[in-house]
Amino acid sequence: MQSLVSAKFLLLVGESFPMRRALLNSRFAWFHSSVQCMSQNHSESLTLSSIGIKSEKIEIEPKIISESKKVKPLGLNSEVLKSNRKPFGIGDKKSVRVKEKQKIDNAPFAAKLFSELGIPDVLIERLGKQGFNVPTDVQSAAVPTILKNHDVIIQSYTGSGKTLAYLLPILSVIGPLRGENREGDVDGGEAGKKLGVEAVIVAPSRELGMQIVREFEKILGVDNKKVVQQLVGGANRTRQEEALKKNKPAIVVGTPGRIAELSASGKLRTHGCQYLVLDEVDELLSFNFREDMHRLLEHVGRRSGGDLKSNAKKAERQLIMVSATVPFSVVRAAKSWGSDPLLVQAKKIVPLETLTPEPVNLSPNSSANSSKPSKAVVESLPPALKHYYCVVRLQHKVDTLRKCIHALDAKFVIVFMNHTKQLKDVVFKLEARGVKAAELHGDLGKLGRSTTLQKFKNGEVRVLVTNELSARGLDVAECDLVVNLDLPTDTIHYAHRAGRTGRLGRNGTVLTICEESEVFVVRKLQKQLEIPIACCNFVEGNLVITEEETTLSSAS
Ligand SMILES: Nc1ncnc2c1ncn2[C@@H]1O[C@H](COP(=O)(O)OP(=O)(O)OP(=O)(O)O)[C@@H](O)[C@H]1O
Repeated sequence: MQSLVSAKFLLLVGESFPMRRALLNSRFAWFHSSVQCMSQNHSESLTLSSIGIKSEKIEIEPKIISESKKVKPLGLNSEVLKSNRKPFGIGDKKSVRVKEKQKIDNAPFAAKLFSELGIPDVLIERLGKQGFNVPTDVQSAAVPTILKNHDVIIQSYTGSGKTLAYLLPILSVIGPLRGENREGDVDGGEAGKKLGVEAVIVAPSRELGMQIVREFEKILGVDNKKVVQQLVGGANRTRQEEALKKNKPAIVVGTPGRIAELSASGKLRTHGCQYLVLDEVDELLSFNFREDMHRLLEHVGRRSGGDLKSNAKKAERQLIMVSATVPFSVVRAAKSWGSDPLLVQAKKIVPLETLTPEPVNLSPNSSANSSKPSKAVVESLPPALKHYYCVVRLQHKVDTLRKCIHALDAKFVIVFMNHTKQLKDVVFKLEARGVKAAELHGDLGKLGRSTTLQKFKNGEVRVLVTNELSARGLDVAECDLVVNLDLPTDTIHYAHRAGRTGRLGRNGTVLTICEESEVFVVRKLQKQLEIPIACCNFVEGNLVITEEETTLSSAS
């Protein structure tokens, strides 16, 4: 089933631009209808008091993402609600999340150390061993909020550490490293006691699923490897079923198709699950995954025999949605499937009711509203990135790519293309010019994909030529150059592709190589993303800026 999903995904990636646009426009169709249906039954509106926020004390940004860089963060003295975590033990029928008010001072936002975030000491030790000594801004905001049982959307730019932002609060509560003697521990605080699957983490690709598993394993250590299990498509399903039975993992991480398949067959029991995490949520809610996601949202953490739409039912699991790009469809989904969720960003926490729908116009090729910046993607890009474009004839694109690699002396390069068939040709041309390159796409199969990725990560391959498959979540810290050899379809795709470089505050360069007829698309991307993209050329081994984009208003 997962291969079917992947095939559908690749079909989308491999289609012509008009076809892709049509498909992308229908991405949220299923979810919209579902959300509308749910909202009719949930007319109770989200108010500040209903989520425990005193309205007179809070300063709330009225929008998801500010229109300019002059963002005023939410007041640090604001109150967000606190919940005393109650036990969620399997079979504990009274386990409903309780939310109480708590005054939060500057701590969640000004935390300088992991010890200020309320996670167990053992986790802090493990983080230290990995060289993680200081939490990122989004971790400082998200960890305490999730520990207080809120359903959340975590939005922060690519490479800002969103994975640990949900992993740490989960491991603080479940698994062998969880805090001992937590109030109401069903097993009397005996850390490590197995309770069945307690957290389901869903990611849109096998690579991302495997990467999340590795992030868990880094913190859990080799002794506790069996606490987390990978359930990705393309891998042997029978072996996964056997491992589930034998190891009884507390956490499963996988792709929607495989998790839904195992859940439907009864091999994976998720009704008593405490956490449902949707990583790259805007991609997961797309048309391609709609059936599998519907099953997961209906079943994970929802015990049978009750009104699925009641708030009490919703409250049985904690829903955590994550992405660098949060279109309003995700906000709508969170309101529908979550219980009074909050939008958590690096420096502010916003109740979803304060967010208003924005005109959806993510395609730079569209003429309607084309000058309006897309709030879904502004602030999704790491601030240290440098963006350039270079205008060449089609037949000179690969040569320009090679010149760029040499001019910047780039060591880890990811090249994005739209059509799988053409990847091989580019690899061939680069290799012929002495640049070690490899292709990565869904047709390769699981083993081929992980081998290629491994070679890229350990430096055997300098240039990874790939398609949209690698745009989401792929974390290769050293990646110093991203090249769009074909234009991305829209600002969201540009943001996720670009975000493969400049990870966690590092420097990074994004180059879009286009033809003259495509320059207007680059200019619209620049305007919508509110970033300068300078026109450049490569002369005698140097990158030369030929037209500096000083003001964004000059772009048309
Ligand atoms: N506090 C920290 N200190 C040092 N490194 C960290 C810290 N938090 C995360 N990292 C590392 O930073 C890298 C990027 O993290 P991660 O992949 O979670 O980012 P992300 O925000 O999810 O990115 P994307 O939106 O592209 O998926 C990872 O290699 C991770 O191990």
